Amino acid sequence: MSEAAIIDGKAFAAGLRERVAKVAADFEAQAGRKAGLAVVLVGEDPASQVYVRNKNKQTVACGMNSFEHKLPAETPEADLLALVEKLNADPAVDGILVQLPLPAHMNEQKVIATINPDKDVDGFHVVNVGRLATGLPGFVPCTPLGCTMLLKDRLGSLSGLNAVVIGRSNIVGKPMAQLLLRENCTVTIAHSRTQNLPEVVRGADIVIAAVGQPEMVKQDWIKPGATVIDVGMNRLPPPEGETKGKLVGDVDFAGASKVAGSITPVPGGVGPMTIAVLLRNTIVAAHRNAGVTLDESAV
Ligand SMILES: Nc1nc2c(c(=O)[nH]1)N[C@@H](CN(C=O)c1ccc(C(=O)N[C@@H](CCC(=O)O)C(=O)O)cc1)CN2
Repeated sequence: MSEAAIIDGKAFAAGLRERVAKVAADFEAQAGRKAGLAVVLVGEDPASQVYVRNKNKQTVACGMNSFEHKLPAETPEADLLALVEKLNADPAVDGILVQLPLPAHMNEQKVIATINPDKDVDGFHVVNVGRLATGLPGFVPCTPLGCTMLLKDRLGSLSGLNAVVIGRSNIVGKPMAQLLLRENCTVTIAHSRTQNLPEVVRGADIVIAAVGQPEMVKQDWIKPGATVIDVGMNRLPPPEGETKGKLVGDVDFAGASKVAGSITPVPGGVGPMTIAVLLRNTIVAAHRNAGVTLDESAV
């Protein structure tokens, strides 16, 4: 049996950023200003600090303005809400992203609900959730939209394929299922109470693993030739004498690669798509906010 083809998310993301940069330059010429993304970080979570730094660097590299707001972990929720309101009213800001997770004393839903849905480039606001569910134009969460782009690039049409999404989070599992439905897949959402999960997954032409359990999906769960998208990012405990553990996904990559037709690695698969799609959503938001025409399907 031949090994699965590797879906190179890092390379695809680089191509998407190039397309965004071209569209951002055209936008600046037409609108007479740069598109702008505001990113808010509350606290000092080390992983979040890295993601926010990368968002800032990649936004600027694409020719857009990046407005970074860093607040101490103990900031009162009301202050964060006031900042979001200020960004809602700022015409230089096309997209607003509040980095998650927030400190425990803050209500994430309340914060997201304060963002203007037309600047909600994360696609987390209930208005955008509703738009996705009803087929209206809005913003779609970056990670699942990135997975869909990788799938369509690999498979072309997804119509009629059986897709199993393992995980039902608001950020990945549920929007992922909606996007696959939009592509005319037959979609199953599996979760911790699903019975006979291996058997359910064995029926899938497309497997999306977004469950947060290191290497849970095993070789014998995969239908031969299936396309496997691993959204998991789990840091294993460091080996003795070392400080950093290995980063693994939710799929046993070595095993699944022996059976799957194609598979995303971790790192270098879905992860890099998250920020590239954020930049894509931001340039789309800028066009909509400024009333400048854009063929959104081309970016
Ligand atoms: N407001 C948001 N918060 C969070 C989101 C989000 O989409 N919006 N997603 C994640 C974190 N995230 C971006 O914010 C993110 C995660 C992972 C990657 C990535 O490129 N991962 C690399 C590996 C990185 C490593 O070595 O640690 C990969 O998979 O190759 C980018 C962005 C939670 N919060």
